[in-house]
Amino acid sequence: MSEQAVRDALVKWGRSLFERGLTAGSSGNISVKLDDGFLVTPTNSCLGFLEASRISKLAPDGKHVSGAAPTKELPLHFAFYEARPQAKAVVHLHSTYATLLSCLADADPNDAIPPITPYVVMRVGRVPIVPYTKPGSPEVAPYIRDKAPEHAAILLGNHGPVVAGPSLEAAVFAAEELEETAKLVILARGLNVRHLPAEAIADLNASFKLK
Ligand SMILES: O=C(O)[C@@H](O)C(=O)COP(=O)(O)O
Ligand SMILES: [Zn+2]
Repeated sequence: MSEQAVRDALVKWGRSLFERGLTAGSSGNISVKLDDGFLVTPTNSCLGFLEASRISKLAPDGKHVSGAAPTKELPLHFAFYEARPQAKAVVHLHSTYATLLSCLADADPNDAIPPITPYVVMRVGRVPIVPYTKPGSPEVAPYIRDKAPEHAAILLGNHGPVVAGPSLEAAVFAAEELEETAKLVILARGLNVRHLPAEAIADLNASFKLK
């Protein structure tokens, strides 16, 4: 994929996420790893109105090369790329239900999304919650480096979801599936929900494991 095609894809997916209410205002940020660096959404930009030519380009060491000033969440994105070499894109949103789950005092910090349907097992996997850190703070990095080798999706405590994928499209789809499942989990609170059996989960992981 050419750099221009990646820029166009960022504009397209940003608009799609925003128009469907998966992140609001200027919340959220997206990055994509290139052969010669990274493309990242500008800080304070609305994902619904990205401009391809203003998307920030960074060198492989994170130095700003061109475009508008990058998202303040570079420590978050780089911690994912560092700990998860197979990651080619990282998507952070403030989608409603996943963010609500990140704020619940009784959510399981090791496994916030129970395996209730096959698609969440296939696309998202187990989702830990890391402690709250100030948005943009490098203090988030050690928490992400600790979890990202084993987890493609993480909830930032009292903040929202962040998901890595082997492509921009895969990361977006996983972020969407995380949001849909978080919604089911919240709606099902107090109901007697059946989880998938361990054998079914093992079978799904063997058949469809995402990177
Ligand atoms: O919640 C925040 O402040 C950030 O994590 C965020 O979502 C938007 O920050 P920028 O990408 O720097 O606009
Ligand atoms: Zn945020």
